Amino acid sequence: MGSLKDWISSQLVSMSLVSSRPLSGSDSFFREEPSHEGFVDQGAAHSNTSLTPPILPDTSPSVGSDQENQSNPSRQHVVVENSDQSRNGSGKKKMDPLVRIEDLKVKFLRLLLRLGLSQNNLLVAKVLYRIHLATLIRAEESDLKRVNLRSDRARAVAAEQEASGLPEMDFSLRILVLGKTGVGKSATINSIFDQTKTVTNAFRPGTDHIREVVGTINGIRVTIIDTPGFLPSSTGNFRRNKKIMLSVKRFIRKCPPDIVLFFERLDLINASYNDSSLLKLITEVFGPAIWFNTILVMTHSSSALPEGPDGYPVSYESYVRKSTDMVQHYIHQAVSDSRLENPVLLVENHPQCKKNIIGEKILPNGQVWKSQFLLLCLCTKVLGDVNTLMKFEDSIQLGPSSASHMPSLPHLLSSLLRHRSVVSPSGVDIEVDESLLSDTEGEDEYDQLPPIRILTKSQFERLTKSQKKDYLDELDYRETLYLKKQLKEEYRRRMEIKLSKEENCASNDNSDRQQASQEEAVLLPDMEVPPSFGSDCTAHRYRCLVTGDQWIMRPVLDPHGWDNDVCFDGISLETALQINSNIFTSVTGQMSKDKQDFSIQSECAAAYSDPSGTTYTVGLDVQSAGKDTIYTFHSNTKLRKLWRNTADCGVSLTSFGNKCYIGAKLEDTISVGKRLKFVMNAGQMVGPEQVAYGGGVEATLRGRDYPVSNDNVSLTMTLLSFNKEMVLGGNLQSESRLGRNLRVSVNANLNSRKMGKICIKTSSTDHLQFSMVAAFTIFWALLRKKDVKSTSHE
Ligand SMILES: Nc1nc2c(ncn2[C@@H]2O[C@H](COP(=O)(O)OP(=O)(O)OP(=O)(O)O)[C@@H](O)[C@H]2O)c(=O)[nH]1
Ligand SMILES: [Mg+2]
Repeated sequence: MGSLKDWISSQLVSMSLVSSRPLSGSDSFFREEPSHEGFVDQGAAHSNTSLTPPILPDTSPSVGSDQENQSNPSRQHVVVENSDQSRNGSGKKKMDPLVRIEDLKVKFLRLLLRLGLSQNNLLVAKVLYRIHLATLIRAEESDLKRVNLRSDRARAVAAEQEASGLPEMDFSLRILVLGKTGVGKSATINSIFDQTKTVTNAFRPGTDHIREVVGTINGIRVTIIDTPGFLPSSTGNFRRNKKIMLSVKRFIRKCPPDIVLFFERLDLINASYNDSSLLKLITEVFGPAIWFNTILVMTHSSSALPEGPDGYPVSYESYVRKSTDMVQHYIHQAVSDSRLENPVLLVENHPQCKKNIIGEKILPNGQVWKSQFLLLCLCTKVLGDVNTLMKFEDSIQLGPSSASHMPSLPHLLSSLLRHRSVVSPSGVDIEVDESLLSDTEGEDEYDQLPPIRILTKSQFERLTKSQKKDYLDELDYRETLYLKKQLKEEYRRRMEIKLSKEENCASNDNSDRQQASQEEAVLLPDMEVPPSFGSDCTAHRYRCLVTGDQWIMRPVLDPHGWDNDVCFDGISLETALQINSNIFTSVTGQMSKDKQDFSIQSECAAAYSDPSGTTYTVGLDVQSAGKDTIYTFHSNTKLRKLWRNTADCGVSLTSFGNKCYIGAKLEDTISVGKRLKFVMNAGQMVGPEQVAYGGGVEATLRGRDYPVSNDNVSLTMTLLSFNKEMVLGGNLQSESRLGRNLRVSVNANLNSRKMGKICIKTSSTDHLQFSMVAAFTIFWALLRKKDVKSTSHE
């Protein structure tokens, strides 16, 4: 059962520091075994965990113009040399983990300085952020201030220590290479050391036994374990490949590597690429955890690019992305988990490879791949060390999620309280109708307006500034009145139809009008098109029209879906049906299906409104959650006691797995005038042996032009109690038009746990306003930078 804390965190989506990618894994690959002699293990426990740096969607594998790259999950055995320990020799002394993390961070920054790698790299920032995050998760409340202050000091300390060369740093890397024969494992090892350390062969398998290649790069001792290549996966080679893997596994048992490099040839990845069986065998032999600290290495990265559908070579970035995505996809299949994201290293070993002025090999995108290699290895290892220190063991395991998910009671309760089922025959919000009905003042205001002359563009240009403003204000005013009038007319028309139907003497005229209105074809908004959009592909070009029929069916775009070319893996469906004058039903749903997964989300509801104004609703919601399905049956009764007061009571029954959750709520809505509305509710959700209570009050003030414009401010207070914990929350939401071309919406919330978020959205069609927003953002960023600086000085 999810706790209240989880629920609160989930409410603050944008603050989801804890919602990063998998943090660790545990399996048989890396055991707690003595480290290699090359490492100085000063008493820190070896571990089998990993810490995955935050992988932001904007970072594509190695295709950035600079060396910014995505980072990776990593898992290493740990070398935690700590300066104090190495000096006083008390290697076994247990230190405060926060101090040790601090030392590790300083060491990481020192290594970057030593290797001449930029500290302002995105990847570095991500690693530092991850370290900070991990520290925050583990830090006690009293340590938080300390942690925040320290994070700014690390750079200065690193620079100081590196300048003086003290304390001495002992850092080494142990790397295992794996891949098919001929992909360039040995050639890459030679390129890394800049000398021929191992044999390569262009025509037959070059490496016939496992061997360690040791060397030094910029003062760092690097040991690479070269292995014989696997044979192309076919049943005939299965036994041989397994034999190689088992011998590698035996070899690394005593001294496990920090990093695994898995090789593929970039130029050989095409639509027919499929190495699933080999990847599955690797996973089976070494355990899924091997992938946690694996870097994908793509050799032959300067090969000629293939032609695209237009006859021109595809862009380097998209080619690399597509190829690496494909390999990653098969790794996901092998581990049955799509959360894993391995970093990618592009390599070119050809002697004629392009070089920069200082003789470093560069890729077509200008990247110096060797320094990228060092950076990736460094980050992978450091994150693994942090992971061990912070004891993130067993936090997450790769593989299909076997643990059954439990819905959280607070979550179920808050969604029950929020759920307001208004089923109306026309799909129009009943409240809008009411508000229109009550608005009789400005009845024919629009018709009484004096005529206005619409100016041409050149006439408008000739007006003075104040005249222009007056003219546009007048147009706005007229537009609002016109829209109000239209809404009212539409409402009246619907009422007429309803009345005539009720009297059961619908005239031909009326039914004709209704028929006509139903058959009017409406153009639906354009669909999102796949990134691989091609004008020749008919599936990418069609538009949707809704005609008289009641069903709206549309394909759903999933750019990350199984079918990269078509991208439509799902279908959405909507329908609303009026069975008789009092009963309405509606069904909306979305389904997607690919080779492995099937997911569905649907809501069906039926409403009966009796002539006294009371509405009874029943509904069934079906939603996929992983491999399970959640069924929620809900029923609602909306009593219309008085004109301005609506009472609502609802019950819900949720079934998930083999558990049932029963909820009930009471709600009362009071409207004061046309613009002010109060909603109060209270509810309870009962699960197996647990109960959650909650309730809230919401006040909404609408703008003068409601429902034509949607200006409003609403203030909500909620109280939730679960497991003897109580959370009070407040939410402010407002949407308004500031000036003619600028809309601003603000959403801010805060709860008694001092967690909250503020979100401001603006939209404008004016260039001036755009530049104002940009200027404001830059000003804000500068202000924040100043704040950070002053904090660090303190
Ligand atoms: N053009 C080009 N050729 C490469 C590249 N990497 C490797 N080669 C060539 O590919 C051939 C095979 O490379 P090896 O390093 O022996 O391959 P391997 O993966 O070690 O093969 P095994 O030892 O059999 O597992 C050699 O002739 C290399 O020169 C590369 O990035 N670009
Ligand atoms: Mg080799």
